[in-house]
Amino acid sequence: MSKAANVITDTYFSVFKQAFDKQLEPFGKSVMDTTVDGYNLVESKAKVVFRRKTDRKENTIAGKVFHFRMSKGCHFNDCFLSFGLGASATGDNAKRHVSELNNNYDFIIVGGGTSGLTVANRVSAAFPSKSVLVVEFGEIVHIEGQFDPPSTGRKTDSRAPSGQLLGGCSAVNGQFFDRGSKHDYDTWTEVAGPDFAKKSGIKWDWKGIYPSFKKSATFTTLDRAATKQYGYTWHHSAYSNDPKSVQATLPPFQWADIGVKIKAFKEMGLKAVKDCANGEKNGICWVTASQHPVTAARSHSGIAHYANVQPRANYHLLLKHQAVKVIYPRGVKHGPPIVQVRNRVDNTFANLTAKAEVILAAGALNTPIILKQAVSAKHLSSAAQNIRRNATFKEESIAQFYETPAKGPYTLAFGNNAVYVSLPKLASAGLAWKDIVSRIKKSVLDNSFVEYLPVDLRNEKTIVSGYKHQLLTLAKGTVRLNVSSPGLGAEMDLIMDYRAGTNPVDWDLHRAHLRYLISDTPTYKALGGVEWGPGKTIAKDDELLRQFVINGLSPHISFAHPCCTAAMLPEDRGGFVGVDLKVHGARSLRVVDLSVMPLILGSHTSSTAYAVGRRLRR
Ligand SMILES: Cc1cc2nc3c(=O)[nH]c(=O)nc-3n(C[C@H](O)[C@H](O)[C@H](O)COP(=O)(O)OP(=O)(O)OC[C@H]3O[C@@H](n4cnc5c(N)ncnc54)[C@H](O)[C@@H]3O)c2cc1C
Repeated sequence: MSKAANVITDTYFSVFKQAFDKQLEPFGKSVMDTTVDGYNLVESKAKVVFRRKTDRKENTIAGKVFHFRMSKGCHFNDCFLSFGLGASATGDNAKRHVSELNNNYDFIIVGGGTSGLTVANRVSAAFPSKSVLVVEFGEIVHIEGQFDPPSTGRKTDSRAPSGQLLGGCSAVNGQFFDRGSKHDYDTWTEVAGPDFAKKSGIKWDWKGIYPSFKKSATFTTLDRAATKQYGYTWHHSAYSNDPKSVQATLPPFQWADIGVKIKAFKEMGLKAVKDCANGEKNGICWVTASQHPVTAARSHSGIAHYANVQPRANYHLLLKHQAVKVIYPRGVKHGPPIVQVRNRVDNTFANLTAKAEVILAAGALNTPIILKQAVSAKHLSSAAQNIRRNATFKEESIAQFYETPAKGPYTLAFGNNAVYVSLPKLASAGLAWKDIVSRIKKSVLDNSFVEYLPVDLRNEKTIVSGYKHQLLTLAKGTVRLNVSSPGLGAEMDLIMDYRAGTNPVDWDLHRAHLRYLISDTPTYKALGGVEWGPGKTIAKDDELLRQFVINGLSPHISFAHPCCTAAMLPEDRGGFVGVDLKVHGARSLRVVDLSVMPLILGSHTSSTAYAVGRRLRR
């Protein structure tokens, strides 16, 4: 077979065939070489007909429905994903109607996303005699994520974008796979107070959570030329070595200006850090992407924690069903609760029974909705242009992506370089950071911080107490429930108020950050760099710069990383779950997703969602 963009390569064909054969085994079928449906790909004795992107037909093998997505050429992981998931979906383990389920399950997990599938994989592997059901709102599909070819950048203008499909947000996100710094996780423990974790011995500080990070992703880098060319560095010890796990890698491609940027940041006094994945991330880092090291295809929870581990007899999946609420018919002390689900196709409702436990993993915006009926949840709170412009370049880039191994700009996902700058470092740009810290402290001492909360929450003791303890690090928003809505989990159930900029310190920090970034460096000067904004007059004037920042930011649109809506904090600090992730006061109900973070991180969040998923203890 040729290496043209439309064609799967010889190397992969054999791997691909093995994977297909494995999936076809239960049906007594096997895959053979030939041409199918206009693409020079594969055919099978069982007549596997791949679907073109424009031709969304369902295909059947031995009477079972298979779902395929075949964009130009067969991208190995994409085919594998579609096929693997499709085959599993039609086997015994993925269901689309409650009539296909067991009478009950030991564990019911609500939400087949980043954390939820991690938990399902772990629990079903650790306890083969216990049954696990995942209830997922969406389908098994491949939706083009933000940086999947042939997409060219951000696509969503939703106020709260999220992935509602198997794999959750990990199946659509920007693949920027960084972790927080050790300080981020250490503050989780600090904000909860010294007594919170005492009895359980479960530690959520960096030392406690780091082993879960290590085990949750496998790092591979193949392209030695790129390593040399860009000076990639990493710590292998920060990752595991499990080919079925979530894959992290560094791409073979960087835009030409990367070296210039790094040089300029060094001139600004920042140091290169070998790998920011081990908690030390003060400086310039190469950040991995959550993608396959050879094909550069997205690696996500739906692949690592579902497709790669199926078939597994005790691990079932109910698709296209929305968990509406959890019900305690005899009160919250008598669990596990019943899970009420709605079939999204025929709009019928059913109750599902768990024998051991219900685990909510519907994400930081949806978990609170489900919790609403179970516990008193009144105040769940939270805090290449070129590709686009040049059609030829875009086409070439897509063709490169489908080479084996994958090459070119599309392997870069969201980019792989970041600088993490500490607040004291920002002081070098003229910000009196100590003033900021003392202003926050003062607002706590004189109680004026209460004004930054919504009016009706200012007398809620637990919320005020929680906010007080969080404030030394951050400002936070709220997610509340519209009690007059029907409670079907539609977006109208949520009243989101990001509270961004409510605390004036927010603007000061943004301003300092901007001032820091517009520092003149010899490297940029030598290149004759032209400043686009804000302009010298504005940059020099504190108040003008503050206005520039305010006008330029969108405090009403999240950056797609919501968290902290059912925080792991004591009840008297507005918390919802303990260090064992059990909901305070409710029996056999846990939350295992990013809702439980007590404080937002200085990083993207998917790696933490995987780590949280691995932290479940009996
Ligand atoms: C557009 C976008 C870009 C992002 N970019 C990055 C990035 O580059 N790097 C990074 O690290 N992070 C990124 N993130 C954030 C990161 O992916 C998420 O924070 C993380 O994956 C969330 O994990 P989770 O398990 O908490 O929730 P999710 O992964 O969202 O899982 C929740 C699951 O529950 C399902 N569900 C919801 N409600 C119900 C219900 N009622 N019943 C049944 N099922 C339900 C959903 O369909 C979903 O599958 C991005 C997110 C988005 C949306």
